[in-house]
Amino acid sequence: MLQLTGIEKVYQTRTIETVALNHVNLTINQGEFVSIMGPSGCGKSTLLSIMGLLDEPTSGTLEIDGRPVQSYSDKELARLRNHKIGFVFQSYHLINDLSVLDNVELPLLYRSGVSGKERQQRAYAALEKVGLGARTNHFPSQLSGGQRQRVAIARALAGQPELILADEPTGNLDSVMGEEIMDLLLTLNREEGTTIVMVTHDEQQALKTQRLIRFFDGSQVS
Ligand SMILES: Nc1ncnc2c1ncn2[C@@H]1O[C@H](COP(=O)(O)OP(=O)(O)OP(=O)(O)O)[C@@H](O)[C@H]1O
Repeated sequence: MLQLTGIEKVYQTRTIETVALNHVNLTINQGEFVSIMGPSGCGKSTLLSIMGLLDEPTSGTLEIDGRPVQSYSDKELARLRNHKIGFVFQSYHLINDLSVLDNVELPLLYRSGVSGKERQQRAYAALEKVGLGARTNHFPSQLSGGQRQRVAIARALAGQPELILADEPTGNLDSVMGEEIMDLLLTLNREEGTTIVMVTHDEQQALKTQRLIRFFDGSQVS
């Protein structure tokens, strides 16, 4: 599904140059659940941003479904971002003024051809899937951290993505809630075949995934 070849990312500020990724070669296969671990600053988030088309590498090639990203038009890339990929972040990124249901519906507003009714149906279905069918009218501030992360996962699921990129999805949660979220991701991968790439600092969680990739100083070490 994703093939990274010789990916390099250099951040250049006025005074300092940081090599965040140093010639990374990596393949993510359809249906895999891969975790990425490594010390702070080793380039994990940068890698996820490049995989999710939120950032561009300084050099190297990213192929999605066998085609180099450069060969996609802007419209096709927007479609990939919006349809194929779902993001889950450590700090949930929910909108506090919107209900749980509205938060989950939000990304579908940017999709053409999805009616209001279908939007709502998909959002309800996604919230059912994460066990929050009874909380649709709550606001994020009325939920626990684990429940908020479930909403964020439902928001990603409503878009029916083939690939979920999760950046420390349990980083703000205690171990019990973290395990619940991990179980949810494992179930999604197993039952729906969703490909998942997850950055984590939790070795126990990483060991539950099919493949653990370790990074150090911008490079894959195992
Ligand atoms: N926008 C930016 N401008 C300059 N340097 C950056 C920028 N973003 C990241 N970096 C640098 O690139 C390196 C990799 O950062 P990145 O956030 O990918 O690491 P990480 O492994 O995800 O870290 P953490 O585990 O702390 O989240 C770090 O040295 C960081 O300071």
